[in-house]
Amino acid sequence: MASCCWPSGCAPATCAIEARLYSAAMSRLFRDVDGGPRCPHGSVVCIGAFDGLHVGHRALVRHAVARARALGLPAVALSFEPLPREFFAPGDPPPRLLSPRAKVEGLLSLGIDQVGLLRFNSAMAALTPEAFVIEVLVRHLSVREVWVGPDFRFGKRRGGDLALLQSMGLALQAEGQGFAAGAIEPVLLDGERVSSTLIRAALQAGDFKAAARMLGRPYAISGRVVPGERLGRTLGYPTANVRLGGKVPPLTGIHATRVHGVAGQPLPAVSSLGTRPTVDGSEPLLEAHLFDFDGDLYGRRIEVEFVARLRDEEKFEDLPALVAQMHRDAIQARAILSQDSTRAPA
Ligand SMILES: Cc1cc2nc3c(=O)[nH]c(=O)nc-3n(C[C@H](O)[C@H](O)[C@H](O)COP(=O)(O)O)c2cc1C
Ligand SMILES: Nc1ncnc2c1ncn2[C@@H]1O[C@H](COP(=O)(O)OP(=O)(O)O)[C@@H](O)[C@H]1O
Repeated sequence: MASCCWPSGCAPATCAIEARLYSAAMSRLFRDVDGGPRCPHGSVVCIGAFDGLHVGHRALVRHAVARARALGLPAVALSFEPLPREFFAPGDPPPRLLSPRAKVEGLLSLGIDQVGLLRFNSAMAALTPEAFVIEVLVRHLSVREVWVGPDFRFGKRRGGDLALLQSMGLALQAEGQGFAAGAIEPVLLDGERVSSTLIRAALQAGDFKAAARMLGRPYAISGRVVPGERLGRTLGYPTANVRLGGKVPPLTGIHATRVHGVAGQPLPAVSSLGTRPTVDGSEPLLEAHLFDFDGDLYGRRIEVEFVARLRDEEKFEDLPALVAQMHRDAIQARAILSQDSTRAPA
């Protein structure tokens, strides 16, 4: 139910992220709070970085969606792009689990009606918690309920918390702008609180089963296939290349993978995620060589699901040494994938 929200808030191609997201998210994405109220008749809002959209994030989002349905109001998810941690450490950005596009698509698939991917810039960083509540939650979204995760902090120097949301919601009742605020319980797995940090550690360790349990789905990277050096085909290993859009991946190395989006069923592949030191590469790139496949993938959106880690990326002395190792990787990946046919439910 997105009916009460202004559909004109997101024009295509006003920035790179909108342009990429527009076809998927249409008018259900907004990047700032200019231009009048988006939800003049009220909304239920959840807020978070949502990197990974793991089972804890999903519990929060599903709760907000259920509350919105019960109240007959649109469900709005608020997040930031870049993430605050990326804004504050531009030279050393933390690894990302999800691209902005995957985050928006994931939120919409959970039933969210409107996604606010607010630009985190110096103005946003300087906004006091009180101003954030008034400008974003009250004026723009006419919030009736706001839901956050455990230990949620927001606003300048992370000065705002659940208690502040609750007291402001109460104080604003006199002006007819009151709202309720609550936090969900932390989601635990094996007694540990699920977090993006734990998931990154599992991925770096090659523990894809643990990562999938925490994510609620297998770890995957999706993107459009772009042309590369056209060297792969001459080596006998053509690879579908996916760029990471400047985001730092949470893992590198050579992996057994399954590629979705090419055929009706996922196709087995061996994939490399790294900078390709042997051919003097520098930009991190995901490359998937699909087994027993011959076709043109340029321009296609694929999703590469990680199944097992094979090894670190290496700098080889020459191309024959690299190809010999790719051959061993391919044999190992085929063997692993032929034994592992599971894909956890999304
Ligand atoms: C299974 C596999 C393993 C790879 N391992 C390495 C590696 O250890 N070091 C490296 O520099 N590049 C590695 N690569 C990347 C290759 O250098 C790259 O695929 C090749 O240069 C072709 O690039 P192109 O797709 O731009 O034509 C690997 C690629 C694959 C598919
Ligand atoms: N088995 C395969 N796995 C991956 N890509 C393949 C395969 N067969 C053909 N292709 C096509 O070849 C392209 C990769 O060839 P490659 O020589 O590595 O060029 P590039 O450097 O442009 O990636 C892919 O983008 C896809 O269109």
